[in-house]
Amino acid sequence: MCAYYIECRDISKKYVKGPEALKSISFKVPASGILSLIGRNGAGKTTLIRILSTELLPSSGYAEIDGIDIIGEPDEIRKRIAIIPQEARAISWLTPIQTITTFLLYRGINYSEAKRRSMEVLKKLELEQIAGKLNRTLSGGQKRKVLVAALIASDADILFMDEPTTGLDPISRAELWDLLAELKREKFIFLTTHYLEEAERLSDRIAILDSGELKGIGTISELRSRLPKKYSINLIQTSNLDGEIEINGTVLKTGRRLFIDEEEAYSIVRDLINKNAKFSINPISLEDIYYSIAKRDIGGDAYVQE
Ligand SMILES: Nc1ncnc2c1ncn2[C@@H]1O[C@H](COP(=O)(O)OP(=O)(O)OP(=O)(O)O)[C@@H](O)[C@H]1O
Repeated sequence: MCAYYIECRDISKKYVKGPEALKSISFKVPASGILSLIGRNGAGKTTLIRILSTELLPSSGYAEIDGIDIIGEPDEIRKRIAIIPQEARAISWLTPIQTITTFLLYRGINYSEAKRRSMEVLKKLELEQIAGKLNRTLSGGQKRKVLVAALIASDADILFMDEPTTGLDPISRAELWDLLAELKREKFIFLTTHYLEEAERLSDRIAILDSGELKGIGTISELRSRLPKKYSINLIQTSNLDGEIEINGTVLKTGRRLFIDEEEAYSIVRDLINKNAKFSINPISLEDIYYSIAKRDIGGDAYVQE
């Protein structure tokens, strides 16, 4: 069964010897599919995930999932959730099958059922050949998959994953994406990531945190609809050495994206072709949305034409 809504009302967190990591976070969205939390280092992502998974108390505010008060009834929600913290590592001297079985035993599942489920999930994920190897002999990607396998095998229907794909090579990451895409059909997954492409590809909804503030939350199209310009133009090459072109009073530089609307696109494209420039034009991506909503030109390669 999937949770219905996840809701936060004015969740704030001030660490005793630290900053105000979350500032009055409020949202209510369906708890289904994948909700990805994105934001810079220190934005407050881990703090929010720790609060929602009952590991940390907020300084103030209220949160619930599927009508269960997370702060007031932590034991109730704990039966429904499982988490892979950012620093989670598979215990080096256990094997994958022992790792998953132990995790299930901790969740109150009896030994024979835990063993059966562990073998079933390893088979499903085509990890049978590593089932009996020591975790310390596995690759980073295999170790991460073992942790995800434990969540899959659990009875939890609300999964929290803090940066599940960090440090994985592109192929392992893509394999994990496939796993998560399958998993989200049955469970609600709340994850944090620094990979905007990952968030865009996998997520049903995305939340953008910046310096402890929630800057936006919704589907990609809902976030996109908040921006006045729907396309981005990327100047790849110009025929002049400066690497910039002036079009209708706006200077376009190579390697930087300019946000434009449909009307502007026609005249800009015509002028760029006339000036022998190479360029690409695309609907605005999550990266563009992120830079615009957070109002920061962090990477220095995107800017909004106001
Ligand atoms: N236990 C703690 N005590 C004091 N300050 C903390 C503690 N944990 C986090 N902070 C601070 O709270 C802020 C938010 O940290 P948090 O780990 O939630 O950010 P994050 O978005 O998950 O960052 P990252 O992307 O680097 O993992 C940071 O300024 C951090 O230094």
